[in-house]
Amino acid sequence: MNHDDENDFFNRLEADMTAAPGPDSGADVVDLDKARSARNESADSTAAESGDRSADPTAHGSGSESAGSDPTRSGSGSGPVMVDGPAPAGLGFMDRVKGAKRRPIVPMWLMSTAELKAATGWVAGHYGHKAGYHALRSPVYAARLALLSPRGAAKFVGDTMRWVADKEGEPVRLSAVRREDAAEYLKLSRQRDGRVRLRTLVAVLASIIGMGAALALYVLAPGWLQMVSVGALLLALGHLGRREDAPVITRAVDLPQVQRLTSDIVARAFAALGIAEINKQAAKGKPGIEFKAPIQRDGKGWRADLDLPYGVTVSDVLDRRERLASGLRKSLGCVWPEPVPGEHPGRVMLWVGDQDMARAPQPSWPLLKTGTTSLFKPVPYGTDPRGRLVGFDLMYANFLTGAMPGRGKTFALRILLLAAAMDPTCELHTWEFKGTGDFSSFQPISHSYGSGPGDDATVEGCVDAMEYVYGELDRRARVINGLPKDICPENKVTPALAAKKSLGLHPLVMSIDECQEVFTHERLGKKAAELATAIIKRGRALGVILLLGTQRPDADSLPKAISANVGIRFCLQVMGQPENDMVLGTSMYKNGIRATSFTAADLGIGYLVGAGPNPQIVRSYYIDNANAEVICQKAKAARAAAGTLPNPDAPKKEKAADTLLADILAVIPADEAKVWNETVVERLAELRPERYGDWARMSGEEQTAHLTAALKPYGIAAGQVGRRIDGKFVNKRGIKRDEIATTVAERNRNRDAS
Ligand SMILES: Nc1ncnc2c1ncn2[C@@H]1O[C@H](COP(=O)(O)OP(=O)(O)OP(=O)(O)O)[C@@H](O)[C@H]1O
Repeated sequence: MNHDDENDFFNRLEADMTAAPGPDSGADVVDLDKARSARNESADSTAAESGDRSADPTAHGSGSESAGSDPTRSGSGSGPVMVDGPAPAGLGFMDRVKGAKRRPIVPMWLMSTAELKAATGWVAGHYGHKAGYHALRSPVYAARLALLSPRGAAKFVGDTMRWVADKEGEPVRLSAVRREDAAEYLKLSRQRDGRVRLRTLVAVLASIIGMGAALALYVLAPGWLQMVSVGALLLALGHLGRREDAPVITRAVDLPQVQRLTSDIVARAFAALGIAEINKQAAKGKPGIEFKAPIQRDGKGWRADLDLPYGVTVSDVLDRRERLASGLRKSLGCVWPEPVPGEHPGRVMLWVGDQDMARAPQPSWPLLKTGTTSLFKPVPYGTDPRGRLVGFDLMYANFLTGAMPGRGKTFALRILLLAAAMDPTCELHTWEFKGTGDFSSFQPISHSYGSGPGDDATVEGCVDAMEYVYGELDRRARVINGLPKDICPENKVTPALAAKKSLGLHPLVMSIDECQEVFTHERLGKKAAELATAIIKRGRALGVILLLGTQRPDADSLPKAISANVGIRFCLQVMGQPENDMVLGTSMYKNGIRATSFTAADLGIGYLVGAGPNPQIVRSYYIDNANAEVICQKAKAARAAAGTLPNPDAPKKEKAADTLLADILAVIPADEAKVWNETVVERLAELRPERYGDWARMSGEEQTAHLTAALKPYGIAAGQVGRRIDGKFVNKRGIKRDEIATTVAERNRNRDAS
């Protein structure tokens, strides 16, 4: 019970007692004064005890003060129910030490060699530029100073005469005259006479020395020294004669004006958000927000960590980012409020950049310098609002980018494709369904390539390529399965395995821009979705990477199985919560990760999820078509040298999945309506041991699951098939021959039609 409650209780008790019947009523007479003083004396100890009592259930209701309407009491009248737990003892010292968040000893920018190098480069470049700028203009500066030297000489003579005549004391002497203070005036005049005598002597001596030195120089000094001396004198006089409003030296660089972010400015901006809770606090004269750390410089901006009032969340602020920017008097692209991972939803990290993120200069893509790379190394992808490099491992991952049209999806995909191109071992499959040839630079180095506005032929080509990639999954799985454990302990592609050309486990990247055109294709959409899902699910460990881009991230255009399984997601500006969550993942919008808060000016800027422990705002590196062309030419040369350049005349690779249905039909006689999966696999292995032999070595259950997965892209599902074995009825998963036959017939019909 707090102090106010207690007072209230005693007031009510007093009122009750006044109204209470006399001693005969049987009630105890309470001496209120005594009660009050006892209460005051024991206030502290009671508080402590109440905590203890509430912790001990047996102590509830034992007090005599059980009556009343305090909401913390039970209605039974048996005593107070303490709803506040015992005074928290808090974490022990060791717990606090263990849970303490350590701030880095060495600042982040010093720990990153790349950032340190970049910072040093910028500083060196800055001063180098200044030196060059002024060196080139130094003759102009000298001429200006020479022109100003007569003015300087006149100023020098005038200043010297004023000094000799003690002009600085004149106002005081005049003041004594005005006050008609004869004594003061006489004292000041005497002091002035003495000063003038001394200063005249100094001036005469200095002129004699000066003229002597000048004469000596004129007579004795070599010509160059005379020149230097006259030059120095002219420059010095010119400097003295310079005008305040016309500087001799012009500015070499215009440094951006950095407005300091203060707590007042931040508080003012939050108060202007129109959030009722903050306004309520402000009306009480309290700050609506609570700063959790000093506001400090962080990269090229300011960082403020703060708590919002109870019940207000970061999402409320994100919804009002524009108002916040207005309150801070900054452009929208400078203001980035973010939730703090691991903290409560009311903790905001507000980062206010000096410059608009979309307009701030971005360092060039680091891979431009290296020329080639390995996909097993992290790919530099972009920069965060603070200008720090953001990269991620593309290997063992898949990538999805989505946005409204024209926000930078193609550029976002291109960066990754370029990184893949720079790895000469990487096999590329490049497909684009805008039909504008955005990825045409990649055609010469791609094993399959297509560009078209969602037309049947291009979609079919893409699905064929997907089937080939799907077949690759099987082949690669077989290769990995057959490797000894000491060579492949993790059952996945490693750099060492990828380097063994004979195994064919090199990285394989398939990119599909505007993939909605494929997934919504009337005839092939379903199959494409099944294939993409399988590639995403199984490809990771097998060195197969799928990159998808879409401008229509909705349930029809982007099947749930795909959006739910992609590892790395990049969402540029989208219109609403469904698109946001479709690209970034369920509940992201609710958790304050909102790509809806970007504007049309935020080109290339989006939320990147899955690349690090927390979602982050990233601006992808900007590589236009012309630069991509240059990089692809180099990649082509590197591939030619490594012998990995795709041969356009080579016969089309066999689509491993293509013959599966025909093979199944071949091993199931027409009179056998239903067959168990494991039986089919055994027969397939007999038919084509080179292709299905590995399947046969699996356990019965694995065989069943494997065939089920292999048939899924064709829309064929396995069901329960019953058999009587030794008089007992056994149920196992199997397939219907009719279903296979119908699918094959339909496929052949479609092929003939197109
Ligand atoms: N990282 C970036 N930095 C600066 N500008 C960028 C960046 N990425 C893209 N842009 C600009 O955004 C514009 C649109 O980019 P892009 O063509 O990639 O959009 P898109 O989302 O693929 O469009 P569409 O949906 O029409 O295909 C480009 O003209 C480019 O100048």
